[in-house]
Amino acid sequence: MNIQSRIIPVLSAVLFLIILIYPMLTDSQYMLRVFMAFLIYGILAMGLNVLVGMTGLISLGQAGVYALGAYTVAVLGTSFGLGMVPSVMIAMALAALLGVVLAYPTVRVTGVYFAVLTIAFGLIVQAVLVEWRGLTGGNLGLTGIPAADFFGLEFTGNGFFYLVAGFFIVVFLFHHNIIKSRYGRAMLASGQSDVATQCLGINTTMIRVFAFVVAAVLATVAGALYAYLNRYVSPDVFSFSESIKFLLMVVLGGPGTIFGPIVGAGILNYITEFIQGLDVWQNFLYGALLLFTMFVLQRGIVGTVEHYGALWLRNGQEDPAAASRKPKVALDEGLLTRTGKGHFGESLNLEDMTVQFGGLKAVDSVSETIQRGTVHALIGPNGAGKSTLLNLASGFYRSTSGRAILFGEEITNLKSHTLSKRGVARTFQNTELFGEMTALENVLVGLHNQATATFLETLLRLPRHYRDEKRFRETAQQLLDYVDIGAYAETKASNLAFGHQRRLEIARALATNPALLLLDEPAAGLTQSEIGGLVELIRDLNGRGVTIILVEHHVDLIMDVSDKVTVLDHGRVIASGDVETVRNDPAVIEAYFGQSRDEPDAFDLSQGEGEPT
Ligand SMILES: Nc1ncnc2c1ncn2[C@@H]1O[C@H](COP(=O)(O)OP(=O)(O)OP(=O)(O)O)[C@@H](O)[C@H]1O
Repeated sequence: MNIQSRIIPVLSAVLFLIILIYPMLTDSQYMLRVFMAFLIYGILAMGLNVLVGMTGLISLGQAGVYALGAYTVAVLGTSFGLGMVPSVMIAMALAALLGVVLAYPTVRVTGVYFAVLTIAFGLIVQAVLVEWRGLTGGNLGLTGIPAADFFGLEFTGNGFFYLVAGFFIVVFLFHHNIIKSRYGRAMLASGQSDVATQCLGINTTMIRVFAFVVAAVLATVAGALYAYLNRYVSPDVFSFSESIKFLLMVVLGGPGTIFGPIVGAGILNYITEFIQGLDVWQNFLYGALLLFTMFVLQRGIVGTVEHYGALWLRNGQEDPAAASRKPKVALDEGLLTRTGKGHFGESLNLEDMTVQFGGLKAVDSVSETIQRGTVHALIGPNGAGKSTLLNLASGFYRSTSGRAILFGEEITNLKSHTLSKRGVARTFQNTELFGEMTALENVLVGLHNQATATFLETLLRLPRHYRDEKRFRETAQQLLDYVDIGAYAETKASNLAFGHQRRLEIARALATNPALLLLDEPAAGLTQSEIGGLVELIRDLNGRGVTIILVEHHVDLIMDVSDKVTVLDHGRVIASGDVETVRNDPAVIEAYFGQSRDEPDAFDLSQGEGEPT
């Protein structure tokens, strides 16, 4: 148990205690209302944190969803006499539906485009609130919203306070249990490298839709509680600047942290109360705070405290470099169970595959068979189509024509997250690590699909969730030990040395229990001794039966480990066979030296070594 997981329960208990005794601490109805507003904002901010803090998608239209909750219960209460339970349930269902309909096409566009789309949504909602007078009361809004009730039993005074507090505590636990779970890790990973997350068998579109829906549903709950608190709703409360305020709660408090959105909601709630009536200055303050956070406090308040706290705690601990000189740990036999050990036959079969980009055939009618349990090198001059073939085999590119068969089953044009489940794993030419996550967490993301606990079991923290997590951590540590970077388990991936980053990518790929491992230039950027270590690692993996496709320029490495070499040139296979056959093949010599013997990045077959580019 690390220090963070010890502090969180203590702070949570203190927070719950403060909330529960708050009505006893003040006589002022006004202060009680302000505190309830804080709890309501907290609910919304925790939802937004799942979207913004975890997946990195910036929403600037959350006031629109907040309005949906408020107006749904207002309309259902005033026009149809519906009580709180059905009204809130209808509002949540509407938000979930809207979330899915809106999110599915939009979450594929990330970054600024997504933010612009959410701004548009918020503006449209506000326009509808003003213009659809018959339903919403237009600029005047809706008054006379009935009190919150539980099937006729009304919540007034402290009763309503404890209703809001109850919602807050349930949402807090939900928020915590999502963030501190494999789903939270998957969200965090998808925000840092979409392609790598997909390669680990995670459908990033679904993960983002899920985060969007969580944010929408919780904003709706907050909106509904706001309507019951105020008993009156009007469009000016759901303006664009309100959306900025909500976003600010998350980024100022600490995106992706447990307490960040609550701290942010508290600060913004009390500041807003403090400077009420100073309309222009309110927006000025939001803008200034946003700039301050972006430039000075990028991790937000809680994130910054956590960061420096972790640095301080790490001071004086064992030097990872010294620790890494511990003897290498053998990999548990039970970990790589889908390999070809003891099996023979074909692993991957490409039949007449072509990939065309406009007029360019990057892969041109390639037919090749990768035998089980072998290391199959793919070489060729720059631009020959090696990476394209790898992207094809791992589901990132679609073929223009041809078929791909994996272990006897057709996999043509399956997406990468599906291919991962079928046993295909890969590393990247330019490493695609989750830089802000630790080495251990990177590998844990790779274990995502090996969980036995269902979503509900994870949410309710049933025993199976804990068993999974314990097993995951042991396996992840073992994989890190296996690739010799076990001492760096708690180091942020972006802080690892380059050679260690390459090894971490391999450990993460192994976490998916692959049968076929695609290594895209694993030796690029490594020193000679690191390449020696890589040769050992590839041999060991191969000895365990993992089939490996290796795209490489380093001849030494290829010669040392390959059973078969396929040479590509201009997208076509020009030679295929064992190393000796290929190196003496006239077409290969022509491809490498025919164009220009001085080509600096030519694959130097005659020297038996050389590192291009
Ligand atoms: N997404 C793409 N869109 C358009 N053209 C592409 C795309 N991906 C690759 N290509 C082109 O396809 C050809 C093959 O590229 P590819 O990256 O597969 O070569 P490579 O053999 O891996 O080269 P290198 O050794 O330099 O990585 C190149 O001409 C490249 O410009």
